[in-house]
Amino acid sequence: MIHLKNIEKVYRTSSIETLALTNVNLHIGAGEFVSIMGPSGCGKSTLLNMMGLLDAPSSGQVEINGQTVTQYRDQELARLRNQHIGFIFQSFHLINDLSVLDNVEIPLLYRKGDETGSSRRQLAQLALERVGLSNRMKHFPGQLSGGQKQRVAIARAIVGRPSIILADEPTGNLDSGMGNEIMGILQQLNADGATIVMVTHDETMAKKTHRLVRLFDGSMVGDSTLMYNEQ
Ligand SMILES: Nc1ncnc2c1ncn2[C@@H]1O[C@H](COP(=O)(O)OP(=O)(O)OP(=O)(O)O)[C@@H](O)[C@H]1O
Repeated sequence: MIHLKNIEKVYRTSSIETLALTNVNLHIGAGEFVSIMGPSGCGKSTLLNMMGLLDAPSSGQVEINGQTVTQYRDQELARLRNQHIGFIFQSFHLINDLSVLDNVEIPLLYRKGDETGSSRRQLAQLALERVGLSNRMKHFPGQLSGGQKQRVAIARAIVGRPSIILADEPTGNLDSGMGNEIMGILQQLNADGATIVMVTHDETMAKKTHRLVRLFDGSMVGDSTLMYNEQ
């Protein structure tokens, strides 16, 4: 499903070179729920960005659903991203001037012509129902709690039915109650078949996933199956 082979990522500016990832080999199979942990600056977001085709490695190969994307042009990457991947971020990244329903519809607007306005609306409504927010469709992001905003962001991530969900500290801005609610939704999406990779600083949240990958200074230093994950 997601296959990273010998990934190295170097960020170069005129004066400094930062080795953000080195010798990363990681295979994530369909239906897994994986968390990525490690100290600040160790390369977690960089790794997630490689999986999400948002950034290219300096060397090595990225394979998504059997397609090696290393040579793909931006347009092909965007198409693949739109079809296969949903993103969730720590700070939600909602558009404040758009209603909840309009925010959730956004990824469908980038799909060429296969959905009408009313079917887009219907899919967005269904996605909001899945995250328990059908009673807030006409609200604007500013009228929602942090947990509700993150639920809207999850609805937006799943509206196009991607097989992969990438979440960068999805509970980082939430108190533990709301964080647990969000984890419950992610666990349900995983039980329904989505492959999920989540960056987190929170061991309690990581323990709710099936596998924990640890990074340190750009290298993978741990990869363990969590047998007794809490539901
Ligand atoms: N665009 C960039 N240009 C230069 N260096 C960068 C860039 N993005 C990230 N880095 C560097 O790469 C390293 C890894 O960054 P990354 O954001 O992946 O870490 P992280 O583990 O996600 O950190 P945090 O937990 O603080 O979010 C850091 O040393 C960072 O300074």
